[in-house]
Amino acid sequence: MGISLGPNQYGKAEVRLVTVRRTGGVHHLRDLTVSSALRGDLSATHLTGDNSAVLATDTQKNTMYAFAKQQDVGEIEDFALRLGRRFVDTQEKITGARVSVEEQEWDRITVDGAPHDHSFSSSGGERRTTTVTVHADRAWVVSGVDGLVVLKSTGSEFHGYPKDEYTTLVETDDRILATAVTARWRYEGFTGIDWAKSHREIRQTLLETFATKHSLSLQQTLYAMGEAVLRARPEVAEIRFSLPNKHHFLVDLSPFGLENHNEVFYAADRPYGLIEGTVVRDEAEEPGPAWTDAVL
Ligand SMILES: O=c1[nH]c(=O)c2[nH]c(=O)[nH]c2[nH]1
Repeated sequence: MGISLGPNQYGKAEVRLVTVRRTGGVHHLRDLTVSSALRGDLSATHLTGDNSAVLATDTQKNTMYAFAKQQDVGEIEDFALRLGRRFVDTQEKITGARVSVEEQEWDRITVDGAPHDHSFSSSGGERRTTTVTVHADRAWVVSGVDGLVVLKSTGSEFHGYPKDEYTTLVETDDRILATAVTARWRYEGFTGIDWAKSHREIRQTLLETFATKHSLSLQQTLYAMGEAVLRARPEVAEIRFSLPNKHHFLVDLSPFGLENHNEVFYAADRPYGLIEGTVVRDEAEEPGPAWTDAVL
């Protein structure tokens, strides 16, 4: 009975690559997910474990990050072609490379009508929500937003936290801060509220505060967003947040002789910090049963 190796390929899938380019104070963000798959004479590794033709998938990933630093990413087609050619041209046994790139688009957050220099939002999975609780004599309304994705490429620091024998996190005075805002706000005295307008303006307050508040922690940003909503919206008694800290780690390009001045990041999807909190107006009524079904 003859047995042989059929078609095969290998590569690194879904490399999360975020770049920030600066022109003056204006930041330009690119958010790519890159996958490679190489083909060629790879029978040796499958049959005997001889890896002499196997460009490690880790190297493929590093090449993506290094190329993103060395030259402007440009169009995703050009970036993919540069990578594909690199793998085929430098590896004798590799005869074909397939490189796929998905780009996540970001829009600039508008602050006072003008596009912000370094704060972005990403439409897509965002949802507007409401949960109402109705009793015979009154009702409660809790509305909100899910999946409002925002990112600022500067204006965020994190330091001053306790260091113990398990601490490896490096303090930073300039990092990417990104989250997907889940917010729920409870209305009070809500006769005559224009729900759509209220939602639109609360959303805008959340965006503007995220953009303009210089952040020393996501917790501080959470409170600032809640405070801004309560100050601007008398109809809101309380607002609750669940904010995943979508970590963007600086890629260490020093093994390749390259510096990384907050230009090339690895966007991790998990684990993530999860920052949750409530901001309440002091004189607000008791929420009663309002939150029972409004799980954050
Ligand atoms: O804004 C932050 N808050 C934290 O509590 C925290 N913890 C951490 O590791 N990074 C951060 N960032």
